Amino acid sequence: MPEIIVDHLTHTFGKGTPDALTVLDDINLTFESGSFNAIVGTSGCGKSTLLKMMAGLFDPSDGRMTLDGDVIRGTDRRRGMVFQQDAVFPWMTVAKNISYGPRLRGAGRAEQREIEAKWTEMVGLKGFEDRWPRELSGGMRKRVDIGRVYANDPDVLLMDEPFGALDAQTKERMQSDLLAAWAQSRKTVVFVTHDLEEAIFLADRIVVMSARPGRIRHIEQVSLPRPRTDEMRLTDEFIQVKRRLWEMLDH
Ligand SMILES: Nc1ncnc2c1ncn2[C@@H]1O[C@H](COP(=O)(O)OP(=O)(O)OP(=O)(O)O)[C@@H](O)[C@H]1O
Repeated sequence: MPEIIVDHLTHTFGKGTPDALTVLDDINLTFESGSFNAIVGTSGCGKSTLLKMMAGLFDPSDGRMTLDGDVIRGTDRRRGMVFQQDAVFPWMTVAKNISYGPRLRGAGRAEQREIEAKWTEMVGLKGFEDRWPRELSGGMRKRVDIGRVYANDPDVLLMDEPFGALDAQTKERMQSDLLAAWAQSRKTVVFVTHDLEEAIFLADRIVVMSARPGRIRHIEQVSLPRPRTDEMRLTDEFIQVKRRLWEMLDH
């Protein structure tokens, strides 16, 4: 099963140079298969760096990460990443954006159609299959991004503040829709955000990082039942968790 283990990971940008900057220091974590994990921490504590290394965009200077026991090295379709900025191709329709990965892998037309139909529906874009990205709102483009990553059927979904640029209402809707899609697929998710409410609403487990160099300060188990509903955001339990986490962050 797709379990990620981060084992004594330390990362120094420019290691061995006068400008060396250690951003992550001895990180040890296990992300269990099928779990929804969030990473929070103040700006610059190394959240994105950790996630990018999980994606295989670059290697840690010390320590290692494994997915099901295999050392993570380089990008791989088992690990899909969604960034804050849109990564949609403006010259492809919604459907073609979504089936881009399978098409690259040589999927036949029938399989592409099936994947397009499934994922446009799952991400709430049914009826928009033939639209161009320029005709979509920011939230809809984000849905295309997520659909495209899901269409590759990764084991692990790595999300770096994917909803950071959206307005509050759209963000809440996107969070609920993401949970609905996740409930069906149960992929292992690692979701980076600086928004505590977002982390609590989405995750089973929240990793709180301290800054400079980034270390694990605390791991919070979120016991809110699933499916999560918007009303839960107003419960005492939710607010207590938010206060506890807020007090832990470096302000
Ligand atoms: N390629 C790089 N070369 C040198 N330093 C880098 C590089 N990428 C990031 N850094 C530095 O590493 C530190 C951590 O950056 P990172 O983007 O991982 O933080 P973050 O916690 O995701 O922050 P934010 O919430 O603001 O996105 C910062 O001080 C940043 O300037």
